[in-house]
Order: sequence, then structure tokens, then C-alpha cells
Amino acid sequence: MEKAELERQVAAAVDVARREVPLVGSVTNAVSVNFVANAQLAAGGSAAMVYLPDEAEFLAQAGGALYLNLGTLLPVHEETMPRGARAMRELGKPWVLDPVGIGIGSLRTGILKELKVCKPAIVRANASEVIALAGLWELDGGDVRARVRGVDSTDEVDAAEGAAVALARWTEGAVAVSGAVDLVTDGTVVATSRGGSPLMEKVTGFGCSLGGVAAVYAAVASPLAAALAATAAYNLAGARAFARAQAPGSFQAAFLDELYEASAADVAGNPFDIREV
Ligand SMILES: Nc1ncnc2c1ncn2[C@@H]1O[C@H](COP(=O)(O)OP(=O)(O)O)[C@@H](O)[C@H]1O
Ligand SMILES: Cc1ncsc1CCOP(=O)(O)O
Ligand SMILES: [Mg+2]
Repeated sequence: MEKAELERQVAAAVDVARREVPLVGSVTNAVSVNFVANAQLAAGGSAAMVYLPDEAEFLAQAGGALYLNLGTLLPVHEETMPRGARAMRELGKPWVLDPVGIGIGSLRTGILKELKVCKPAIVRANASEVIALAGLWELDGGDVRARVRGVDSTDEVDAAEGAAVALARWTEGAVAVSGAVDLVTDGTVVATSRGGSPLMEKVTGFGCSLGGVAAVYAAVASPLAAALAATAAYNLAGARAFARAQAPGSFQAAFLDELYEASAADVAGNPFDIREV
């Protein structure tokens, strides 16, 4: 794919989301649920957060995309997550997976194994989580012993490229690996996106809300364009927010404002490189 064509698709994703206000259901963690919903609204989506299995299925029917984030699991999620993902697969609609905290506990491992066949349109995670998920799904470049530290990464984004490409080829979707420089791939091209701020590691939920925003764009764009649009929007808004606020609390508020104010052209113009793999 040509870079100019991908830029055009990224701009269209941002623009169409704002015009169509797609409903996106989320089953996400208790830590950052409010940040996820606010980021989805700032990007132009309509957010609805649920816990119960039938409610995830309702939102699968009613919405344009579904976001599943395993951050803080409860027993109910054992049923809600697979039922939500299966519904999206059967409906041929996109869903986004954030395997936060992969490796903590058997419920998480069991749910993630079950989700493999439901093929998320986008996997959004940090480098260690991407390597661990590819390992759990027995794909190239994966390692179940990846050094996830709770919910944080100890691996560099570059180290997850093979796992990300393998995951994208399995899902026939896209994978967004976050870090200081982000990597987005659909298994045929790899895009690297720059920007953001180290302060994004000092506020919980930046990764979670990035996944939620990727789901908003996935409702109106291809997985690759949606994953890159969300990544670029975060890098742009993060850098602009840091120019206004240099401590975590005010930075988070400034970030939401910048995400809301970023134009489609601004997001598509945020620097990225692209190469074939
Ligand atoms: N050191 C950094 N410099 C710039 N942006 C960063 C940095 N670390 C994380 N980010 C950004 O923060 C967001 C969340 O990424 P990350 O912290 O890797 O996710 P997670 O919270 O899931 O571990 C992404 O948009 C990423 O680009
Ligand atoms: C701290 C924490 N614990 C369980 S989920 C969660 C939030 C992680 O959010 P993010 O990966 O986006 O920083
Ligand atoms: Mg995370």
C-alpha cells in the first residue's frame, strides 16, 4: 500500500467517525473505564460500557464495533467476553482486543485462549503483551513467558514486530503495539508512528483508551487504517498536551481536549513511516 493512500484512509476514519458517531460497546476494566468512554466520545464515538453477557450481545447487534479489555476480570467476564466476541464474528463486525495483564491467573489465560478463533479486527497492546499473546496462541514470534510486569511492558516495541505480524496474519486484521514509538501492522505492511509523551506512562489507562478509540475508528474504517488513526491521534494529542501541561493530572485533561480538537488532516499528517514485510 502507498503511504499517501494510507494517509487518506486515516483522515477518512477520523472524519467519518465524527460525522457518523458510531455506537461502540465496551467490556473494559474498572480502573480506566471512565477514561475509555471519555476518549471514545472525544474521538466522535458513542460509548456504552457493560459487564453482562446478554448486554454485550445486545451491543454487538446494535453497535458498529465492540471493545474487549481484560484488565480487571470478574467471574461474569468468563461468559461475557467470549459471547461478545462470538457475536461480532458471526455478524462479520469488527471487535478490538486488549489482553491487559496477560499471564495473571488462569481465568485470563482461559478467556484469551477461547478468543483466538473469534479473530479480533485489531489487537491493541504493549510490546510484552503482544509477544505473550502470540505465544499463547502458538504463533511465530510469540513467547508465553514474555516479560509482562503486571500490566506494564518490559520489552521494546521492535522486539514485538515478529509477534505482531504473526498475530495480524492469523486474524487477517491489524495489530497496534504501543510504546515510545508505536508499530502498527496488518501482516503485509508495518507502519511506525512517532509522538506522544513519556507522561502517558504516568497516567493509567492510556493504553486502554487507545484500544477504545481504535474500536471507534474500526466501526468506520479498515483494521489497518483504524489502528493507525487511533495511534496517530494519540501521538498527536499526547505531544500537544505535553506542550500545555507537564504533570499527570492536568496532562490527562489536556490530552482529552487535544484529542477532541485534532482535525482529520492533523491526525493523518502526524509523522509515520511505512514498509512492506
Ligand atoms: N515513552 C513514551 N513516549 C511517547 N509516547 C508514549 C510513551 N510510552 C507510551 N506512550 C504512548 O502511550 C499510549 C499507551 O501506550 P503504552 O503505555 O505502551 O500502553 P499500556 O498502557 O497498555 O502499557 C500510546 O499512545 C503510546 O504511544
Ligand atoms: C492498573 C491496571 N490494573 C489492571 S487494569 C489496569 C489499567 C491498565 O491500563 P493501561 O495499560 O492502559 O495503562
Ligand atoms: Mg495496557
